[in-house]
Amino acid sequence: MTLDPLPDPVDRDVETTLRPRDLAEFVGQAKVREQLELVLHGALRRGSPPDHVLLSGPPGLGKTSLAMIIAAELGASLRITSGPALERAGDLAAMLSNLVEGDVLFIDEIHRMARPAEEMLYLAMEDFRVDVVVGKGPGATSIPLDIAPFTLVGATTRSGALTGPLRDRFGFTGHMEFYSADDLELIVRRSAAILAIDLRPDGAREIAGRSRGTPRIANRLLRRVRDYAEVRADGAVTRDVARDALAVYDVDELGLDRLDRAVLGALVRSFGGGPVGVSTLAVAVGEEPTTVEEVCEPYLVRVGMLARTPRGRVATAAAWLHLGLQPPPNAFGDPAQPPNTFGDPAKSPEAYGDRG
Ligand SMILES: Nc1ncnc2c1ncn2[C@@H]1O[C@H](COP(=O)(O)OP(=O)(O)OP(=O)(O)O)[C@@H](O)[C@H]1O
Ligand SMILES: [Mg+2]
Repeated sequence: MTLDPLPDPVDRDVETTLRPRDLAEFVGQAKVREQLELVLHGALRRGSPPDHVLLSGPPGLGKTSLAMIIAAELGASLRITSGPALERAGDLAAMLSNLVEGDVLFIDEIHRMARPAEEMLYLAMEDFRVDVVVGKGPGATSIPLDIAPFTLVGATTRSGALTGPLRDRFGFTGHMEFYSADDLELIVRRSAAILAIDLRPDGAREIAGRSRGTPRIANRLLRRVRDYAEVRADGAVTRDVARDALAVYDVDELGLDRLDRAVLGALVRSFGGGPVGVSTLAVAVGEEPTTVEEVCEPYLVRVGMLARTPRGRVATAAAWLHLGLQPPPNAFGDPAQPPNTFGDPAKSPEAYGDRG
């Protein structure tokens, strides 16, 4: 799927070449960058590993890139694992006991870690210690083992799914936001330079505007547009070439794809605009609830098309209009107001409540 913020195998290869390598190369996220800079430089001055860092935000916004940058800025080695890979506490114990002082341990999708591993992690994060259980049944004993002081970097697309005790053990949480079109423009220009693509300024602008605030999508659209430019045009990515190419891939002016429009369409046509529960909505479009919730909704909320209310999901007047339909008089949101694209988050429909 062109607009899926989750990586595909080709993305993984290209992403290695396109990843920013230090904080200075990392575009946007000014807030998180400033906060992290303080955390890292403070620790460097004191000569001790920094507090554990949690990075939270939708897929494709640069959490993995930031984790790598953290290790690079500290001059430390990075060990990478993920929540689903830590099924047994023993897997984590092996990982932890191999750490060298100052290492950065990156756990992606940390909210998907199994419970026993999570409990082991509490102790490791707090006291740099693990309890290794030897033997089985009544004869089992637990042997405390010291581990080297390290820094944990956790990444999650659902910080709400983290248990309180785990969340509390992070000294700093960076909340990643969707990127502005200006930032995405810088990102695709940088990528085009690396990939030797003839990207014109108006072409960069067009791609940035349709990348749903997500660098991974911006880089992917750039590659699709390049194909089109090479096959059907003279290779230069201009605004017109970008528009024609993205029309082929069903990416609309707001960056909504087939699934986004299916979600809005079901909400409006089958449920009269809502409110409706997320699982009902997911069934209506034939998708997993988590896909709808973590992939579609954050951006639909961001552009003011969908609101999460305590009673369920609601289509805003802007959503009706975007589908070319007349919003009913009682539609959520004021149709006179333009959709809240990259404005004040406090005024976005998100403020009306979270998961419902
Ligand atoms: N701030 C940025 N500046 C430049 N490029 C970026 C930035 N953030 C992300 N990218 C690009 O987007 C790609 C995806 O980023 P990354 O893999 O770090 O996202 P992620 O948040 O870890 O996603 P996921 O949740 O799916 O693991 C990177 O390879 C990089 O090319
Ligand atoms: Mg990642």
